[in-house]
Amino acid sequence: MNLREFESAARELLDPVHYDYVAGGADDEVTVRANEAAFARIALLPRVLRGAASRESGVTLFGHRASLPVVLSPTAFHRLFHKEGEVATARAAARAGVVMITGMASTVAVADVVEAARAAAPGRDPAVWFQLYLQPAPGVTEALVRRATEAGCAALVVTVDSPVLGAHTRNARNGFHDLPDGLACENLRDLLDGEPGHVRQIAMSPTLDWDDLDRLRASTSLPLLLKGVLHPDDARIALDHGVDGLLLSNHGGRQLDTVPATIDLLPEIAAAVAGRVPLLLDGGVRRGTDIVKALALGATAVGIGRPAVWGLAADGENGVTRVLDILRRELDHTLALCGATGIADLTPALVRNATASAGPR
Ligand SMILES: Cc1cc2nc3c(=O)[nH]c(=O)nc-3n(C[C@H](O)[C@H](O)[C@H](O)COP(=O)(O)O)c2cc1C
Ligand SMILES: O=C(O)C(=O)c1ccccc1
Repeated sequence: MNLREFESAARELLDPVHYDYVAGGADDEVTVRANEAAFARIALLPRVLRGAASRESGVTLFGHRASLPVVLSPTAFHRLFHKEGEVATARAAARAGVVMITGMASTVAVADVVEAARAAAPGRDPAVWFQLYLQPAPGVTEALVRRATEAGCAALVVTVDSPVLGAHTRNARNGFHDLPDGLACENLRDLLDGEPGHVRQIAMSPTLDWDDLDRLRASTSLPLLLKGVLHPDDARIALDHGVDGLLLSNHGGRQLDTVPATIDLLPEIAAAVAGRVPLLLDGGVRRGTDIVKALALGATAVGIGRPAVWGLAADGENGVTRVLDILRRELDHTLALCGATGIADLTPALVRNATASAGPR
């Protein structure tokens, strides 16, 4: 089994409109394709006879020991894909010892997501991080952060690539703009008086600036990551504003189309960050070899978006578990083939730019 088979299973099982919502991206989906294609163009150059009997793939993120350098990137609306929604995803992540970034747009309230993770892995203190969009009305951001903090989230991930929502061609064609009856954005329910948890309560705002981030920074002692910084100058500015980590992401090609593949941007972002904070990357990670390439080029860990949704759609908690198991096995296998004793051995010396001979995957 590999992750592609979960993609096929999800396509067969999901309503085509919902499958398109997951698979799709902005405009011509150039960046959606670029993320995966860029990994394929990078070649691995292994070392030999290194005597590595077993391989360490755990990573420490903000004091939490994760079993894998893989986190679940935030994806909206899990109850569209499986009846248990984010509860199933949280259980799988917690049992695997993997960090889950749960979204502002989740269909299960953040307190119930954290509770499900804790109940699934008693005594292991699973880490759930909370993703949010800064809201133009500061009281709304504060209320949301309070909910996530009281729920027990271990970090905040602020998505900054969405001053407006990307133009999703497939959703427009399919007329998909809202959740079906019975599902709601539970984190937004009753956030202000009597709000029902409509998707449209999530405000995307082009007026936000670094002052808004400073207000959030001053209001919380939780580790704060920015998701969606693509320019190295912005990476440096983010660090000047007291950010604790970066998630290098182009939103899986769902925001500005034709931005570069994240793996192609990684070297210059890693140079800008210079090891001062953890640097995560998502977009197009589908194989253990992709994880190794990202870590070799300077990522602390990677995130997966769509693959976790495919697993969830295919078989709920069990499907997400199997997706993570596959990545764990592929990572270990790749480390062995590279002659690495663990992820600590991964450096840029392990990768070469492949020629055009890198075929389709
Ligand atoms: C169905 C779906 C919903 C998403 N929802 C969010 C979201 O609410 N907030 C966010 O910051 N990113 C969201 N993302 C982007 C992911 O966090 C992540 O950046 C992207 O999926 C990574 O690329 P990959 O799908 O190739 O792994 C979403 C992605 C998908 C596919
Ligand atoms: O679909 C997305 O990529 C996304 O980021 C989003 C944003 C707001 C509501 C739901 C999903």
